[in-house]
Amino acid sequence: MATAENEYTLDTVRETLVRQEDTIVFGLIERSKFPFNSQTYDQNYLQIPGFCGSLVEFVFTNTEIVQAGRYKNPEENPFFPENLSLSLVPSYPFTKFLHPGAASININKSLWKMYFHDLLPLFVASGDDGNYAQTAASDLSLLQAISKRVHYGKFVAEVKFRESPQDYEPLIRSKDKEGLMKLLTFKSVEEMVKKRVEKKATLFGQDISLNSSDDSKGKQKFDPSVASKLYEKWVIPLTKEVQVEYLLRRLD
Ligand SMILES: C=C(O[C@@H]1C=C(C(=O)O)C=C[C@H]1O)C(=O)O
Repeated sequence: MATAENEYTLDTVRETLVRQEDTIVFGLIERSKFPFNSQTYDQNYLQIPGFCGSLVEFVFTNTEIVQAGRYKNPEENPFFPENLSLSLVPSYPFTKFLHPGAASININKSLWKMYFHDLLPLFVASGDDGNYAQTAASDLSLLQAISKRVHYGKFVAEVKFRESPQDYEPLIRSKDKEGLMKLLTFKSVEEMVKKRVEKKATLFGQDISLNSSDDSKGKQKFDPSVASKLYEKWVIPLTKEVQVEYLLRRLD
């Protein structure tokens, strides 16, 4: 969706982040339908001539090639940029809101590690049901949603910078990461985000019956505290890391 430059404000970027919470919570619910399914991540499972890697890497790499056009949008960041030929994709006049330095920020390699090593074991049952391609597809959509949210920190940072350049500029010039982190942090907003995410996970993960008094008794599709833990331990700190990285390049 193209957004006119003046439509990015702290309120509108925060609204976008709120909407992205829905996608992430549904992504957790969808992935939790499948057990861990370790074959999906096993380097020796796939026997495809010319491809070396796991099924999940195969699904990510090929989906990104098919969907190369989405990476023309500055809101999107590929996991395997080395395989993309963006020059083959026709261009679209996306609003140029960000400083060009934004293009060099991509922390998907750390997100990848966090997701497969730390997050998945937290909320997925152990076991194997053979649905490896579906498992890889749900990993793809959830991890893409997390990546989009975290990299949206670039937009948050740009809005904050434009609102008070006089506060940010000296810290940027002295490369004061700690000072920048402090200035861009709003603890009360973070607390609200964590609580809202857990509430969404509780509500969206509930079994719904037509008799409304039964709703709260239904079993949960997954543990809602996983959603707030994901935000507290990774999503919020990494969004802030992206903001700092962006600001450090802002005056180049
Ligand atoms: C995204 C923002 O920046 C920081 C990061 C937040 C987050 O990732 O949810 C929330 C508040 C801020 O500390 C913001 O101010 O909205």
